[in-house]
Amino acid sequence: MAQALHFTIPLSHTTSRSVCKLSSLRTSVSPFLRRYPISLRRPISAVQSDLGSPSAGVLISGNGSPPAEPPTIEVDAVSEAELKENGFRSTRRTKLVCTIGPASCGFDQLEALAVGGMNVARINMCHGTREWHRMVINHVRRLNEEKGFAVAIMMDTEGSEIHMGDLGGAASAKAEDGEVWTFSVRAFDSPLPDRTITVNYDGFAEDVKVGDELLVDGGMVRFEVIEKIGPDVKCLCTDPGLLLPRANLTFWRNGSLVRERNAMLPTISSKDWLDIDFGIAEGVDFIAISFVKSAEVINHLKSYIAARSQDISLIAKIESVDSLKNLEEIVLASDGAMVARGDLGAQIPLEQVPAAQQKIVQVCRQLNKPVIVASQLLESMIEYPTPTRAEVADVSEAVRQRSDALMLSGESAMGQYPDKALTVLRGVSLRIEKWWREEKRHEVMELPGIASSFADRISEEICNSAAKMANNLEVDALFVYTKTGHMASLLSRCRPDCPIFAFTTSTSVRRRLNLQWGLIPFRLGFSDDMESNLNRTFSLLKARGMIQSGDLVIAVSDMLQSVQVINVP
Ligand SMILES: Nc1ncnc2c1ncn2[C@@H]1O[C@H](COP(=O)(O)OP(=O)(O)OP(=O)(O)O)[C@@H](O)[C@H]1O
Ligand SMILES: CC(=O)C(=O)O
Ligand SMILES: [K+]
Ligand SMILES: [Mg+2]
Repeated sequence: MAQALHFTIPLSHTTSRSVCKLSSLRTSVSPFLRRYPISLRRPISAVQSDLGSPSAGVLISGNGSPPAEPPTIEVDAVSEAELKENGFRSTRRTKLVCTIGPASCGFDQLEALAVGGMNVARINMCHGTREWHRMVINHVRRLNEEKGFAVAIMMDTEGSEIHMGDLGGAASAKAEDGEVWTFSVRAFDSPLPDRTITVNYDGFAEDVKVGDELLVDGGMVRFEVIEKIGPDVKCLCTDPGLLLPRANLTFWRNGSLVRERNAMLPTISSKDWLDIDFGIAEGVDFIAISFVKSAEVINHLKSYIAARSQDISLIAKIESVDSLKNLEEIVLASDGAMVARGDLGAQIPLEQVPAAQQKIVQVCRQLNKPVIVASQLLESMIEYPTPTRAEVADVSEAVRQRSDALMLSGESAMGQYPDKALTVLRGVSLRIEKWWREEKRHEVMELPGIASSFADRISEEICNSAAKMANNLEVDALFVYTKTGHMASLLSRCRPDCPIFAFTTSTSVRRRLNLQWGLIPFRLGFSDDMESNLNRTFSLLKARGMIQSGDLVIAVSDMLQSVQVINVP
């Protein structure tokens, strides 16, 4: 089988570069106001009429009145506005995940987050009822359909580590220094007796010993076990703080985490299985698995899901000692990973978390799996409208490590400033990405070959070469035509200087590509004829004002394995 590399270098190259430079001038102004492009506040039908010729077949889905012909290219409204406003180079590469909770579950609140750049909405099955989760999913769906967003949905399982009960319905409880609280495995009627916490793990009272240290939420609040009375464990508060419903509990003895018994808990509990069935039925895009210990559970779940849906990606949450030990096999088995620093920081000493983060991000990139850095990125913004300098530095570091995505937890779920927190993530991402690009500071990461077949090796080599050429030639964008999304992720893995336009025929692939660094996913029908695909794409994107004549593009595809360097006619 002949696998040709086509290099179609245009004659007009020199002249058109100056046009490219001109188009990149569009990028230089980016005032704060641009973050909320005005057009997004109008219905999409109004945006469309600005675009000129609907006769070019350029439509955004679901604008109220059904389109006369099927849409021929779909891109989310935020990427489109960003491209038009700022040009290619200044689009954001780092993706943003928001945990949805009481502070963000309303339709308008979700819309504000979508406008603010939320790529993925996360629902945490630790909290809320199934009806509540269904409502959030429906809101996101409706937003996508009616307003032209492409927000993907991630369901995060509860997992079966030890955690507190729901505080008898209270939003939080304050534990003060020197107070004695009762941790119990008994079932109580609500409201709970004063200073009483229920624990979900039946073996709890048996397993703890007097003198053990009990950490809530990885040390946000600390207790010392002072007495055991049957199912009740009396604990003295030694570090005061706020107790939140269902907060995780760990216990430490002589400076080490006690984990013999809870290591026997299944990764996927019976409730998790029900939640996973719910996620499959609701058609979520990602399922994040809490407290993964080995690849086995991921493989098991993969085959369970494969029999029911082709469209769900599995994200392994790295938040335990075992998951660090088996990191490579877990990442290899999964479709992506999350650095779940909240629980991770309760299971290993806090000062080891940054090195673990760096390692997880690196392994994921080498194995070509998207990676999310999560928890406490902007923790103070739960209460305050501005982040601390230290938080900004932490976000910058995750962006500098070139992780695929950053995640908000309490900041967007129950904080007072979900939109502002997202604005900070977006602003810091853009700034750091630009700075590192301009300064050419990105260290070259060695990317080992990962292909398992000869055809895959060709794809991989093509993507590595195309990304390198894109940097050397300073092209405006990489185009990739991909049915499964694989070639798009291979390009993303190279972290090229220019954005990657990923064209795919499938809505669900398009939504899932949303999690990957630097990809702007489009839905587009295409054929095996690259020449006609390119011409069609150029005219559709030009009609939408998303590219201009003279822009320089490198195109690759997974049907015809080729690299083409083309000026937009
Ligand atoms: N659906 C929800 N309903 C009510 N509160 C929520 C909801 N989702 C999140 N929260 C609140 O936001 C906080 C942070 O959310 P997040 O899901 O990241 O936390 P978490 O419980 O620490 O995560 P995990 O259990 O995955 O380790 C939670 O502790 C909880 O107080
Ligand atoms: C996100 C999560 O599960 C954690 O940080 O523990
Ligand atoms: K969870
Ligand atoms: Mg966790």
